[in-house]
Amino acid sequence: MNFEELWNEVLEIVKEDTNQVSFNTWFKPLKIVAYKNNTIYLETADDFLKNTLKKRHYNFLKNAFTYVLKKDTELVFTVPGENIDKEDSKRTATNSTSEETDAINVDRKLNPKYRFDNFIIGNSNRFAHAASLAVAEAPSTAYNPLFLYGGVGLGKTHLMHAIGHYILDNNPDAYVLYVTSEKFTNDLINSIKDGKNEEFRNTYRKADVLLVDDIQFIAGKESTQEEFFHTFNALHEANKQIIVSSDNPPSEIPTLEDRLRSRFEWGLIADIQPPDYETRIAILRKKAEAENYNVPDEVITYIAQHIQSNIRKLEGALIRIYAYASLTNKKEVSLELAQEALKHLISSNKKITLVDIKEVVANYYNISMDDLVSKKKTKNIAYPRQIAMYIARKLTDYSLPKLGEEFGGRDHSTVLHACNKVEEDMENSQEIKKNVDDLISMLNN
Ligand SMILES: Nc1ncnc2c1ncn2[C@@H]1O[C@H](COP(=O)(O)OP(=O)(O)OP(=O)(O)O)[C@@H](O)[C@H]1O
Repeated sequence: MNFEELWNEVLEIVKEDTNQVSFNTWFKPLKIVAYKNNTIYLETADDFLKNTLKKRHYNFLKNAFTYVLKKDTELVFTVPGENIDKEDSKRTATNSTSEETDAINVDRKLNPKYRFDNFIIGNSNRFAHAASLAVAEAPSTAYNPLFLYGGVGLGKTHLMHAIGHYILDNNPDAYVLYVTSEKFTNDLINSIKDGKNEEFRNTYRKADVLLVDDIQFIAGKESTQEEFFHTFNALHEANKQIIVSSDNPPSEIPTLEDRLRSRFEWGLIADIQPPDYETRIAILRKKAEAENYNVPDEVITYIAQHIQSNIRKLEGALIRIYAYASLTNKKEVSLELAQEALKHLISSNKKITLVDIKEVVANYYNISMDDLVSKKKTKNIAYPRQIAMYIARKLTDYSLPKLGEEFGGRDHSTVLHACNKVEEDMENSQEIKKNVDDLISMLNN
């Protein structure tokens, strides 16, 4: 979905809840100019419109975006010519002292919402939290590297950013560099392409604290591992702190080079497990408080009972309920409303396996299970495969790489592409939406 399509979808929702005059005055002339770090930048003509939108329509528009994008989305209103980085630039972004650093255009921003003080501690993450705090209090002294691992959406990124904030709060001059391993890889590729290898090295090797998220994605990529290995050595020798996260411990990341594996094992390895019931309740309450939602206990309990192994989904459920209430003009959030808003997310307690999904999808499209997980690219096989990947992403907690592996040894980006495509198709075609809904309800019954 491009910006224009996204905006048109949001406008459709806005239209239903506004009169013609305000629609034409406030909303119709807006334009999406950027979308990054979960924030939509909407350009308006002048400061007056910008301030009024901010004061009077922020929540309404935010809810509409959140509903369409199916995730919590922030909004920033801008006027033409405004530097959109200004609003959300943090110290991390202004820390750069070298021009070379900027040439690589590293996204060093930390999410302001991910801090220690809003991280809920439970048995599942107590150790990882304590290890992270120890590193934040005494970088390069406590444990180096710190290796955090755990399943999808369990708080690894949150802890990494919390470490970054904590270090910066104590030492605003520290050069804290947070990147995903994909960003690291892309920077490396671009630097090779543009002959800027030296700049790449300057950028990464000048960090006082380097945080690399989802390191598992560099496994199997030879030159990236090579470069990361040298970056790691340079930083470690200079007594700089390195923190990495992954979905698995170093010993279980397939195709990770041994020399990297052993380096990751030099420091401290801390895992995060899925939260228990009490922790899920506490996280939901904290999130509700942060968003100013007044959530009845029975709704909190309902979500915590049904969504168990992914905190992102837990939070997403709460947000979805409120977006749904706002869009349907309901003032009170009741259990019935929550059930209605989450019916596609929670249909039953049944644990759905990948084999179930493959079987149901293959039967539905009248193809064999072997074909479904094969490398064949003909449309009658490739499309059901994309649908199966989408459903598996929705209904199970498998990571993207694991799903790629399960569907014919594909890359995680292929799975992500499939999920986005099916989601888009469902929005544009009633028929596809019905097919997918049918499949999901077959799996739930
Ligand atoms: N203990 C916690 N307390 C409060 N919020 C949490 C906690 N753990 C996770 N979250 C929230 O859950 C969401 C997902 O967490 P995060 O992005 O850190 O997960 P992740 O483990 O990095 O996932 P992925 O493997 O997909 O990268 C975030 O909004 C985060 O703030």
